[in-house]
Amino acid sequence: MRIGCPTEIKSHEYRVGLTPNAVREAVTHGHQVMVQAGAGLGSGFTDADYTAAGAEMVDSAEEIFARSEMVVKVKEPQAVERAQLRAGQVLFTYLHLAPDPDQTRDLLDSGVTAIAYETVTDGQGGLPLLAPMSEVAGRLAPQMGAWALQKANGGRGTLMGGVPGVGPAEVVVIGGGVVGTHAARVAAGMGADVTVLDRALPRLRYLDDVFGGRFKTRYSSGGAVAELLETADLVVGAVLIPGAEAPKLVRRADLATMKPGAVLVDVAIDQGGCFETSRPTTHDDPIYTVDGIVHYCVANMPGAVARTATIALGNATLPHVLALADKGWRQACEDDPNLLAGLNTHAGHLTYYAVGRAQGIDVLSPHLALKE
Ligand SMILES: NC(=O)C1=CN([C@@H]2O[C@H](COP(=O)(O)OP(=O)(O)OC[C@H]3O[C@@H](n4cnc5c(N)ncnc54)[C@H](O)[C@@H]3O)[C@@H](O)[C@H]2O)C=CC1
Ligand SMILES: CC(=O)C(=O)O
Ligand SMILES: [Mg+2]
Repeated sequence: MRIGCPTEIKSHEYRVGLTPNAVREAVTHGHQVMVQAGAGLGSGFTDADYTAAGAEMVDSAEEIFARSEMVVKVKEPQAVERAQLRAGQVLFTYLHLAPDPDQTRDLLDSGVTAIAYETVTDGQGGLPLLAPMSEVAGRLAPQMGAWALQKANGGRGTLMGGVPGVGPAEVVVIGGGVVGTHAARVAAGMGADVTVLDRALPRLRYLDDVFGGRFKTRYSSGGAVAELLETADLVVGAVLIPGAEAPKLVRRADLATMKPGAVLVDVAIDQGGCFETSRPTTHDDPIYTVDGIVHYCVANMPGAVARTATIALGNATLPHVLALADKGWRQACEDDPNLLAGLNTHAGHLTYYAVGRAQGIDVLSPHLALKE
């Protein structure tokens, strides 16, 4: 198969869809791999690294999109990229379609077969291609929150760990999945007083068993969120209903109950955000203030630590890239229901129910799409 990997063009996105090691494996499997010149530089991989791995370096993204049977990326395709996708081509990348009707329409119009990293499943109810980036974003969230808490950034001027004689920051993490667990671990490591909320009692039991003593757990009711907001210095939004738009757990009116200069870090922003006042921001201009509360809502947080993130993502995507290339998308998805769970669009059909519900679009069952 001809596999192509263009340079990411989202603002300050330094990750790349294929590492040189991934290229080497694909080439060993008999595939032809094209990489856009310079695509790996932001992650510390030179063109020479890719050439040594067997890639053909290609000057333009246009040529990659035109010649590839499968395009492997990191972020959702931007408008200029979407215009180059076509029926019969496979796109393997993050999509986050539920809150993004423009992208959904363009992918459907193009006819492309789009498989979303974030909805590929594993046998244990996990999201193995989202998890590595959730680990990264989760660990970054307290770091960014601590920065936003500084006075010069509009924050309250609270130090995460406090000092002897002055108490630590209160950190509330809503959602105790992968992002939430990693955020809580790092915030606790910085010395903050951390509470994690989740709606899944088994998850709270697990967190209590493993981390009891390092942070507290609470069942995520509206009342518990409201109570904790009043004293929070930093709130991390880390909820997910897979593939669906994030539920809004903090409303604008709630901001008035918070301490002026408190910070909201909405990691769930790529699924629309779990705070009503969240809107996507970029690494260029990451924060804004509403009613005295600082918001950090960068939708591609792992791009900030591209070297770590690219390698972590590549470790998770490689087996699927190889399966798609070796067998073709139909056979690969027929053989692996967890990969089929990643299918979001095919030949002009939407094939993911949570996106259909979010946008009021009819959905073709992914199993039927295999026959199209
Ligand atoms: N902004 C960024 O750069 C990045 C964003 N993300 C996003 O972070 C979000 C979280 O991802 P993961 O941690 O991997 O998901 P996950 O599935 O591991 O965890 C989500 C947790 O939210 C819980 N939850 C659902 N509804 C809730 C509610 N009402 N109250 C409290 N908890 C609730 C679930 O029970 C689950 O434990 C996703 O939207 C993901 O796309 C992930 C990586 C990077
Ligand atoms: C998960 C995601 O959207 C990211 O890593 O940017
Ligand atoms: Mg994102």
